[in-house]
Amino acid sequence: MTATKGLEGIVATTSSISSIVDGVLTYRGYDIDDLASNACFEEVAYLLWFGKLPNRIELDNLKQKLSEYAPIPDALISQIKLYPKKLNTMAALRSAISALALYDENAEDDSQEANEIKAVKLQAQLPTIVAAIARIREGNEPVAPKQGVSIAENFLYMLTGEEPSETSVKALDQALVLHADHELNASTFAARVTVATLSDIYSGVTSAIGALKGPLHGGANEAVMKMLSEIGSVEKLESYIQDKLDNRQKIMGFGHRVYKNGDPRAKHLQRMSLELGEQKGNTDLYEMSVQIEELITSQKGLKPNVDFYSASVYTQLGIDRELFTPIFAISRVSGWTAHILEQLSDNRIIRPRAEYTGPTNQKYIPIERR
Ligand SMILES: CC(=O)SCCNC(=O)CCNC(=O)[C@H](O)C(C)(C)COP(=O)(O)OP(=O)(O)OC[C@H]1O[C@@H](n2cnc3c(N)ncnc32)[C@H](O)[C@@H]1OP(=O)(O)O
Ligand SMILES: O=C([O-])CC(=O)C(=O)O
Repeated sequence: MTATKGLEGIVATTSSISSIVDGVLTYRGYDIDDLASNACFEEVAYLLWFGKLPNRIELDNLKQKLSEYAPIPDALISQIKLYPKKLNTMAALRSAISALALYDENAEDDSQEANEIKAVKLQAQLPTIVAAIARIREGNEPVAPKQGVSIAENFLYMLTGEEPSETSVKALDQALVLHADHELNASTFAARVTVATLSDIYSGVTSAIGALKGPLHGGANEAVMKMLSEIGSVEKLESYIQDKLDNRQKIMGFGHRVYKNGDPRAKHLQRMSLELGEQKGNTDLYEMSVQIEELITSQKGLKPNVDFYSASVYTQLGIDRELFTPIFAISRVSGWTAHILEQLSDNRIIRPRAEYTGPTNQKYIPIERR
């Protein structure tokens, strides 16, 4: 038995949800470029869950359900109020989603029908929970979700209590489309491993949130913004990056296990970053990001991944850095739950082997002789 570090190149399951072939990302066979230009996030969620684009009635029904399910239990809001004010928002989200299961009387119903409803509920409630965590940690009361608006609009509204601009809603909606699913990434794998034991969907999503939190995965978008803030201005950029490279430190938002010639989502986020900067009359963050990209690409041959330009996009939408990875989760919960449903539709426990590298032929020594 020989281990492959990080399971690189190992094909661990079949899936008909999303694919990456020759650098092209598709959801259910639709190119991400096509979806990013034309589809709204709710259509994409439907596509991931049910395998086809919804017609008008199906989309309206889904939107209605998402609105209906968006409020969260008062008891959960009371719990979130007990969290320390200084918290990691992904840790808070992980705890809150785990707790959400306690208030769902169907949490342990493992029928496909119940799980499909729970997928839609999780999609509806996760943004409400993130917005509640964000407001409560700042000492504010949560804002109740609005009925009849998109997830992107509702989330921005719940963060501030004010109507977001059309431009902001469109930008966030596109970002949600771009982040919705990504084949067998680490958090999706974690979700599938968890439910493959026939544990429940909330446990699967809780595992996934834990995996997404790490800076080598979804947490990289926050790390990118931290880096941009530390750099501060274009003049300091080159020495900052050079110093990191000389010390063999990773530059967050670059590199990818699967894409070696660039992440197809990054160009959309780059364009959005420029457009939002131009609209605000300040393209500093965009210019800094482009210069970092030039340096890293020329010196290391690494290209930006989805997390790189999303940092400047979210900042220009007025969103705090600590909410970047939770926003990733708001989108990716669609993919996680689609994968959970797929895993359970033809389940086998996921249990690989380990190549043993420890000592052998040891003999027990009584404790007084050690
Ligand atoms: C949504 C997402 O999850 S997208 C990924 C988000 N994560 C990041 O942006 C974090 C930064 N990037 C990375 O850490 C990696 O590129 C990963 C985690 C994305 C992929 O990891 P792996 O496929 O295991 O690649 P690995 O880390 O082995 O990198 C291969 C080589 O490129 C280097 N490298 C990879 N990424 C970077 C980076 N961002 N900065 C500097 N060097 C890098 C590694 O040091 C390694 O060099 P070596 O062979 O000289 O040791
Ligand atoms: O696929 C991966 O390894 C990480 C990634 O880009 C994602 O989850 O969107």
